[in-house]
Amino acid sequence: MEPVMEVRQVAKRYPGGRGVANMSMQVGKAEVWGLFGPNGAGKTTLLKILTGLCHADAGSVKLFGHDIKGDFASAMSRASCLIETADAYEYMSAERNLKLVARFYPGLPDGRIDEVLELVGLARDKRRKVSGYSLGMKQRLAIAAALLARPELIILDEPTNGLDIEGILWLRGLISRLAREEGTSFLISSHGIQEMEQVCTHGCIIAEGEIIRQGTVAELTHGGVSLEAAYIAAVNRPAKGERKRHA
Ligand SMILES: Nc1ncnc2c1ncn2[C@@H]1O[C@H](COP(=O)(O)OP(=O)(O)OP(=O)(O)O)[C@@H](O)[C@H]1O
Repeated sequence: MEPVMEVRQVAKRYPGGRGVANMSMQVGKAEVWGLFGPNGAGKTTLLKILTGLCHADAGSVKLFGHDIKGDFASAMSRASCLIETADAYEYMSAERNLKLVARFYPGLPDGRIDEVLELVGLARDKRRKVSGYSLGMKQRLAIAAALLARPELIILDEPTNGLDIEGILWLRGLISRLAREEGTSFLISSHGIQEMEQVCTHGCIIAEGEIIRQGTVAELTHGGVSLEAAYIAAVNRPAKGERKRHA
């Protein structure tokens, strides 16, 4: 089966020398990938490259077999993303915000907006102005927008930001259910490795702009260690320069 997402040897260097290099990974149908790494590791940069928000200097990204550079519209047609901001028009209601988003997806069935508002727990507040929403409610609205067109791949950058414990449990349940019942694939960057451990099928650990470990959660936690312990062991390996000297 063709991978949902195929990343080959992606590299990006910002002025100043930071960025990402040698990044390769594949996401399959219904897989839930967690992207973990310390601050500044390169997670957001990778997610931006994958969604065309930033151009790679080298390498290739294919979504559903379509190259993100050569055929952006086809590549993104079955994907959605929530990266860095949970922006909505504050002076409009959640419902009106989603109606605006829906204009990008002709043919959405009637009732889909109400369905996603129900799914994210905002049905009762749908006519309230977003300016009166809490951070968690705004995050739920952003997730609703990402779900609207029933994407087969959903890319989320720090989706638990602003969510309380109940919200995190809800989000985990939603991700698991969409993966299991609708075959949706996810790529989710998170600092909360414990929060995501239960929901991820795969993990990718990034440090200093490189993927240092990746695989199924079973592979990463081999030997009975938690995903968090596997992460700490991976990121605390000797620094790049040290590794070279020891090699
Ligand atoms: N536009 C930019 N110009 C220059 N350097 C940048 C730019 N964007 C990011 N960087 C640098 O690239 C590196 C990777 O940043 P990135 O935002 O991808 O990390 P991250 O893993 O998402 O971090 P965090 O967990 O803190 O959000 C960092 O050192 C950052 O300072």
